[in-house]
Amino acid sequence: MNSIAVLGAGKIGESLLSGLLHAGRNPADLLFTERHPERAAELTDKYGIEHVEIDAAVRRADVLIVAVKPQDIEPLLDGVAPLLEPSTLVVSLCAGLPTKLYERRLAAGTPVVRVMPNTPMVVGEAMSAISAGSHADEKHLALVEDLLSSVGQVVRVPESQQDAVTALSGSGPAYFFYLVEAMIDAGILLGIPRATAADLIVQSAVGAATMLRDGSEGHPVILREAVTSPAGTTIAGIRELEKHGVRAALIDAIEAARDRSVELGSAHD
Ligand SMILES: NC(=O)C1=CN([C@@H]2O[C@H](COP(=O)(O)OP(=O)(O)OC[C@H]3O[C@@H](n4cnc5c(N)ncnc54)[C@H](O)[C@@H]3O)[C@@H](O)[C@H]2O)C=CC1
Ligand SMILES: O=C(O)[C@@H]1CCC=N1
Repeated sequence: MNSIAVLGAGKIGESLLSGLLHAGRNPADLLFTERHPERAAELTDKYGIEHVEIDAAVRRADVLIVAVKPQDIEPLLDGVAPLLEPSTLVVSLCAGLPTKLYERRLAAGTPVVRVMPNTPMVVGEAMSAISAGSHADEKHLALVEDLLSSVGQVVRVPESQQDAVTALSGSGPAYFFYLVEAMIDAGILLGIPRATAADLIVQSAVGAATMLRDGSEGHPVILREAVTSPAGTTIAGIRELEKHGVRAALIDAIEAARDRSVELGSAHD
């Protein structure tokens, strides 16, 4: 079993550690680094995973998973680069950062896999997209797939698509949460108590998502048409969505997120 160190235990780092434990991985095979000591103590108490300094993580782990903000990558690589053996696999979860950034900074030949996960990892429902850097081969991709499939679904994509993937599935959960928030507010406007409105909308979201994924007819247009009766309630609502340009707003939002991912990567050129 590979020993894995998560570098930076914030929201995504913790989601991954908790997902791996939930999937049955031995806490003794996991390590993490975290620059805030109170946060490190909290996670060790909660999960029984050892907190280490960066040099111990690099020395002891076969797989290093980078989960710091893209803006914090340079000081992290300053700590990793002098100690890293080129046999160690480096897995980056960072939005925007290309594998070539790591390859430039780390020992020649270091395998790097770029991943875009998302927060549903915490309930075993992540969508992760993975891409190989120039020294990562099939065995490295298979190892990362095995690791991430314990916390959700995994697809392989060319690295050239990772900024778009980041905008779609990396940020995607936030857009669904935003829609749910707005729909609950609509319930409040219509006089439904907040808790009841939340139950109605959240279960509708779960049901709709399950139909999209598991139903015999998963195409969104067909599913939406089945809800939309002639001269009924749904079409009255859809007309308002079209009038307010909600479809165009979503397309623009996702394009802006893609552009920001590109910008985060090019800050390190
Ligand atoms: N939050 C999300 O939904 C997603 C985030 N990501 C990516 O995951 C990465 C982490 O994001 P979050 O977990 O949201 O951020 P976060 O801010 O919650 O976590 C980052 C953690 O790294 C720690 N840290 C920073 N520099 C460090 C260093 N040199 N050594 C040790 N610890 C250090 C921070 O103290 C913090 O706890 C980002 O690169 C982001 O692009 C990817 C997909 C989804
Ligand atoms: O907002 C962000 O930058 C990160 C990357 C994808 C989701 N959250």
